[in-house]
Amino acid sequence: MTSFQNPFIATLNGQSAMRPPVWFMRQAGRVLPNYLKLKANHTFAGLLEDADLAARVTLLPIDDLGVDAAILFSDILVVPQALGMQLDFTDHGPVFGTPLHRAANPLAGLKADASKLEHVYRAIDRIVATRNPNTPLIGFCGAPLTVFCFMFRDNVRDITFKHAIEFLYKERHQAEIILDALTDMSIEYALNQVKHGVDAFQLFETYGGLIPQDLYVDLILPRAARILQAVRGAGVKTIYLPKDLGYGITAITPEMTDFVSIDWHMPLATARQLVHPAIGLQGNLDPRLLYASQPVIEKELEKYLAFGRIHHDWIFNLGHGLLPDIPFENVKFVVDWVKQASWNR
Ligand SMILES: O=C(O)CCc1c2[nH]c(c1CC(=O)O)Cc1[nH]c(c(CC(=O)O)c1CCC(=O)O)Cc1[nH]c(c(CC(=O)O)c1CCC(=O)O)Cc1[nH]c(c(CCC(=O)O)c1CC(=O)O)C2
Repeated sequence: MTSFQNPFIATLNGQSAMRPPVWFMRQAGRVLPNYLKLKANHTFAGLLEDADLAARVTLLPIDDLGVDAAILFSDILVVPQALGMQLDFTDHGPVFGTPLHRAANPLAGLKADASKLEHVYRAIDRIVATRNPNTPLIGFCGAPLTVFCFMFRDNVRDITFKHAIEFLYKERHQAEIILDALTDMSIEYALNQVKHGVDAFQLFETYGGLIPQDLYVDLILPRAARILQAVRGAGVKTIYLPKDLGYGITAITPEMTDFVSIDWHMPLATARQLVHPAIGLQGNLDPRLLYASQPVIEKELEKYLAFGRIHHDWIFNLGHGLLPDIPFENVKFVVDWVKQASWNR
């Protein structure tokens, strides 16, 4: 494994760095002028499937923003593709050919084909071969509830995921079989990412707030933990993003993950009181603050100084991903601020 002189890796490993590390979800796509130029000539699927291009896009934020880590340029929906579902990334969002509630037999339609993920591994090989050696690479996949929800979606504007949640309540046994298939494929996928050289791994449960917390904790958390534990067992640190899980974050144990990523609803200091002390935190700036002027942004950033001075097991990030129309200059401003602020450690 590569040895890094990097605050992201130091912090993940429980060593004190002089400042918090900084990276952003959705840092490669969406706001970078150099990405938008590439996007003018390529489709999203075209970028993902070409290992050279995927590697270039993954590494763009290192040069253009100066962040401390790169995250693989891919998507959480490649796992349903590897379970045999046909998927198009359209201009309006990802669309499945036959969402599961419309399949005559949802279970029979799922046939694992792990070769559909080979392009991701080729991209990782290319990133590892071309990066500056001090650039850690974060691998990722979607967590079981979020990916399950997308597999049932037939309208890109439906953020209630009606069909998936209905199926979960009406067909609990079948839903569990699908969740298990997803979990197994995610473990295989995550372990292959590790084999090809990712240095950290984030599990995205973007829609963790769609169901009651106790149902999440009973039905989903053990499956998310299986994925995270497989990665940790292979020697790679994990970050778990259980977005909108609220007080449910108290159910996460140090056996499940190394870090938890906090959304913007709860102050970071409150999250610190709720999450087990042996688990590090990531987050939690509201991405929409980045629409404001830089003096307004700076005032909010200053509120993190007291927290960051004391808590060295904290990765600076947003509460969720960058949005497409956030000004690039403001994103760069945040990175520069985190790197130059007086953390007094
Ligand atoms: O249709 C939808 O409801 C949702 C979102 C959507 C997904 N893939 C998608 C889209 C369309 C879009 O982003 O415009 C399709 C998708 N995935 C991605 C992009 C690139 C971009 O945002 O400009 C795009 C847009 C493609 C295009 O240009 O048309 C890339 C992607 N997805 C993801 C990641 C990992 C990360 O976030 O850092 C990354 C790579 C990192 C990066 O761009 O810097 C993960 C992902 N994809 C997805 C989700 C679920 C939830 C969500 O974003 O609301 C999540 C998890 C999450 O971000 O919390 C699903």
